[in-house]
Amino acid sequence: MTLRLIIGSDKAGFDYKEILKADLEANDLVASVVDVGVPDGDDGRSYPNVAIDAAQRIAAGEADRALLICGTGLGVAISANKVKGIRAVTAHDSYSVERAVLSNDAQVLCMGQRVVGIELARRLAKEWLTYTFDPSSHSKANVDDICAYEGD
Ligand SMILES: O=C[C@H](O)[C@H](O)COP(=O)(O)O
Repeated sequence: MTLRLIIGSDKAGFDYKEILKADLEANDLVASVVDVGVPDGDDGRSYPNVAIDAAQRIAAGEADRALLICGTGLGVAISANKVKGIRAVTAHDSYSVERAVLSNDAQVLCMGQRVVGIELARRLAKEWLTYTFDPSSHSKANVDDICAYEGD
């Protein structure tokens, strides 16, 4: 399976976004990468603005997943989770990245440029691509309960 990805950041995550975007574009598991900004490290667009744009695109089916970067990875996750149907997580370790997909069927992975080293971030983003949620797993019922609360 190849993935259609969105990537985005505020200015605090811009440097990592550019590095991770290049990695993703070169990965055989990736069909496409759409960059929703910010376009440079001086751009003052807020992290909610970028994250909500990315999440709405996922919710609309324009892409499969999004990778969002801010200073901590927290603000973009909070913001993306405001969009109905979106499950966004902040994860800076391998196990959490795995479970974000396999347990939570999260479509959005968030990381913090001020929190995680770039080589670990690159490794985590690469690992993230290899996981696919199994709808026949026991975790489906848990995810369904989240969706039920949202009114799906
Ligand atoms: O969660 C928020 C991010 O870390 C953001 O990049 C920085 O936000 P702040 O400037 O409000 O601390």
